[in-house]
Amino acid sequence: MTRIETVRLRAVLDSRGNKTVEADVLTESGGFGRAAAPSGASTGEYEAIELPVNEAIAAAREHAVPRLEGRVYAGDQREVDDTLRAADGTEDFSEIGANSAVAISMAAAKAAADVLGAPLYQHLGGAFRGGNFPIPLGNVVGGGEHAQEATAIQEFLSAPVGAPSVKDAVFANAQVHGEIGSLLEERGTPAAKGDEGAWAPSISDAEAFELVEEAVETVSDDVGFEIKFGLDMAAAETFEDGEYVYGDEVRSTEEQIDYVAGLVDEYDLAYVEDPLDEDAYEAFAELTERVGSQTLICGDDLFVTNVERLEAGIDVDAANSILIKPNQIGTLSDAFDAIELATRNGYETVVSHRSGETEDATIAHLAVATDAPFIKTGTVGGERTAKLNELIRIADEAL
Ligand SMILES: O=C(O)[C@@H](CO)OP(=O)(O)O
Ligand SMILES: [Mg+2]
Repeated sequence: MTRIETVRLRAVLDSRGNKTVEADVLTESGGFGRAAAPSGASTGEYEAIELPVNEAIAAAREHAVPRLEGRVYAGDQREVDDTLRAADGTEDFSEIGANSAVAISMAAAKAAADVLGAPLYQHLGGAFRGGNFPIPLGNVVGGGEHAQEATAIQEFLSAPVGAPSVKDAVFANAQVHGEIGSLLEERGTPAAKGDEGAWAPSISDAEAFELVEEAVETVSDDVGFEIKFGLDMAAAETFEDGEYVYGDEVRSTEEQIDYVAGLVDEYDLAYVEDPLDEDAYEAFAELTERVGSQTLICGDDLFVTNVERLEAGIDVDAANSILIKPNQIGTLSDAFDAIELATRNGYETVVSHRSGETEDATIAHLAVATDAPFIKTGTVGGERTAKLNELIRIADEAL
């Protein structure tokens, strides 16, 4: 029923104005799925390879499309993804590009859901998926690789941990974003927005902590539930010759661990992503040992949604959560494997967008399908609200 008839690939724009791969998958029974690859700026060294878009499309047309059309069933996601891997023939999708692979993988899932007449989250999660909805972590102030002349820390994330519903959480994050805009205006601090729609003021990290703390407290008092905040420190981007360089601050590994542990205590942080370099398993483990009972220590560039890297982390208790980005590894099946391994080992999963995004809302469905406790997908901007509004719709429909 879901045999793939046609796979079409094209270049479309992402939110940074760069070209990205979009895939359409049509089945013989008339099912249709469309998906587009996102793109990172602070990419991890161990991520699957994103090829230049025209190259990725040409290579996928040559190697992958003929193996899929008329031969593979969109409803058999493993078969679709195994076929993509076989067509590519490398570990890191450097032949057809992880951008082509992930777009086809996600489009096939949507085409299968279409044939079944089920929403994507239900097709992916099945009848026995949990009934929970993820708490959205919303980027409200940021810099690093996502904005120039802004904070050294890449993302300050609003975390509405006490929200009674997805909708309340999504609206609270937008309110925190708005509150920060007002506070910046009062201070006379001009602020552009970074790639993910977060404010990108030219202030120090210390000032940003005060600003975000004030905003989450104000909004929390207003909405009547607890809102904490967290960070993506994207430390691999700042790690040079064994030291962490954040603006004027330079720290050794031990100093960075002390600094982060101090921030967790001082601001009661709900979440800290990539506080250390992408190869620093032992240092991660030391930090997790110190503050892992108070907060989530999450590996993004550390794990790159890769089961082997996650296994290495589990072995040394490097963290207690993992970021899940399907394009980091190339297929939905690989992302599911990472989620399953993480969950079995008590790691919290955080399904995530990339800084370069499209209107594609697959990650909202993936988070619900896998019962992920968190989703990181920005706060404002059309490519971010595409996911947030989809979450609201899913919650509406599923209840
Ligand atoms: O580091 C991150 O977690 C992501 C998304 O916020 O950024 P990028 O897509 O640039 O890697
Ligand atoms: Mg990150």
